[in-house]
Amino acid sequence: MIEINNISKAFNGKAVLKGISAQFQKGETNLIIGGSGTGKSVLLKCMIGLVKPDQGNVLYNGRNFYNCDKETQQSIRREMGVLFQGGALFDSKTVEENVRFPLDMLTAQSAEEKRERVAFCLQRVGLEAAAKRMPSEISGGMKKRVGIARAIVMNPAYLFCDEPNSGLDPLTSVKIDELIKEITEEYQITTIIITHDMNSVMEIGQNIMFLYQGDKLWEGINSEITKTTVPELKEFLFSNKLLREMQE
Ligand SMILES: Nc1ncnc2c1ncn2[C@@H]1O[C@H](COP(=O)(O)OP(=O)(O)OP(=O)(O)O)[C@@H](O)[C@H]1O
Repeated sequence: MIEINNISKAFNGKAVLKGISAQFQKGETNLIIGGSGTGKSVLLKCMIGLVKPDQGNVLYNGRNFYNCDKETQQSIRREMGVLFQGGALFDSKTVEENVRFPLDMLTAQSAEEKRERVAFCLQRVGLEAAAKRMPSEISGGMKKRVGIARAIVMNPAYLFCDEPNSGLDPLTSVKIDELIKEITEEYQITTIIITHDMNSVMEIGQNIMFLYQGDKLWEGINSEITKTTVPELKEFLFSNKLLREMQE
């Protein structure tokens, strides 16, 4: 479980996050939604240690990320898998080298152990046949799958995905969502996903947090979201034509 308590962050005197608290359970796909510039990415960065919050704390299974010894912080970091927006693959490495990268950097595993783990993860995302290909030779959806394989190669307890569907067609988006949800349930990962994608909200939103100008205005599950009475959330949701028609 990840717990965030009263997270605040300002840049140049402008408050971007205003005391956000929440809990994210393991085995669930937790979504952070909201319009552009509402603080979603900054919140994610505060959670993974890329931006230090001005206030508040982040607990990983009870361990306080910003107030613990170096070894504990290091071991929490090793339990995180991150799927960056755009995939962030190394263009000069093959698919399997990309997936192996965290094992090369962070473990003392033998070549054989790494080979087996990489093969397992590539097989899990359905890419075993693409192991020797270069990122430039595969599609956008396949690149996301490589990113997912790399994010899970260290067997993470926590998985962070920043807009995993960006740039994908609707069908591929659905497949990527399903894959993330399956992996989350199968390995009991605490998964946090930033998304703009209404289909993701409706299909995999087991716990959804809506941010608006740095405040959390709503949280709940997908089956409840369209019944919201929060005006800012209604406006956000029903700017989507399909959802508007569903409500009418
Ligand atoms: N390092 C930084 N320095 C100054 N301002 C920043 C920094 N990082 C983010 N901001 C500002 O914080 C605000 C929230 O940004 P954030 O990237 O979290 O938005 P977002 O909700 O993820 O938006 P989007 O959906 O467009 O990615 C924005 O106004 C942004 O300009």
